[in-house]
Amino acid sequence: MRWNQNPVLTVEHLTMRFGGLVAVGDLSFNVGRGDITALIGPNGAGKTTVFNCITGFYKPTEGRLTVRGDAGDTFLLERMPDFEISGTAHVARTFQNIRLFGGMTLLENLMVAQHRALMKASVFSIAGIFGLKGFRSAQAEALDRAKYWLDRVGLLARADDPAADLPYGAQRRLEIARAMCTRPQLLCLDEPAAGLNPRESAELNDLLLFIRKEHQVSLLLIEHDMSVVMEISDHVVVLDYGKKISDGSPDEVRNDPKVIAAYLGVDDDEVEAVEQEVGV
Ligand SMILES: Nc1ncnc2c1ncn2[C@@H]1O[C@H](COP(=O)(O)OP(=O)(O)OP(=O)(O)O)[C@@H](O)[C@H]1O
Repeated sequence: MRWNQNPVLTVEHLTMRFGGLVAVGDLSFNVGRGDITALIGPNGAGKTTVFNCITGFYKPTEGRLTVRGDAGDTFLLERMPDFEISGTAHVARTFQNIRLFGGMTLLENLMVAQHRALMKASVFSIAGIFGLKGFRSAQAEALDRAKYWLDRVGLLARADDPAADLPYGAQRRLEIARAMCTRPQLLCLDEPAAGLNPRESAELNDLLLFIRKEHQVSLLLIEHDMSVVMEISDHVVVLDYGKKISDGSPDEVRNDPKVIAAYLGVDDDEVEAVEQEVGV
């Protein structure tokens, strides 16, 4: 499969235990470079836990998470603190429950996201902030990037409004813009279509396809909305009870009896009968 040839992320034997509970057990999969990969599964299957391990919120109990850059540079995520995962390995994320700075303006939210790059340009010093040409040009660049992404997500006219004033769908787009301001090579989106109406959901699909095509960013998304998953994903990985039960193209996964069984909550050998019953 294409995603096994030059993956941007390789997950190998990932296990995450919480006391006696195995939230993710011996999970392996690849995220293809330039692909949109969806991680799906019933509630409690372990999807968010996988994200939390990739982005450094949790340290995995076992396993290896390798990100490979275009130039062949390699990062072992399980050994990195979370700020390096975003700043050095260039992995960004959004959250299931939106986490913006509600009291800050849209523009401020996007500038804060670039704080680390700006501090680097200041050589981490007051003198740098006030005196260095490098800092001033980095600041101008950060501002341009913030404006570009506000425009891309259709929110430039509201740049000076507090983020909390935005309707829900717009807050979700702002979160994506904020993540893009960190210039990720891999963008992880936790249920980006949750709570969106059909029009907003279609706009989201266009935005994600644009990000992939124009910015060469690979995307990994957790999504319950199957219309989003089937329409824009190149590759789907299915979890159930922390284990991988299917891995393939959207069509392969859609027709996999194990997946249908997991979603309908029946045993594999009962799938045919249930399918006939519900008319799938
Ligand atoms: N910090 C934690 N401490 C203890 N148990 C946890 C923790 N985080 C997750 N779990 C458990 O791990 C399992 C997987 O949870 P997770 O949130 O990863 O599933 P999910 O597939 O993202 O579910 P959903 O679709 O409902 O968001 C669940 O049984 C959950 O209760």
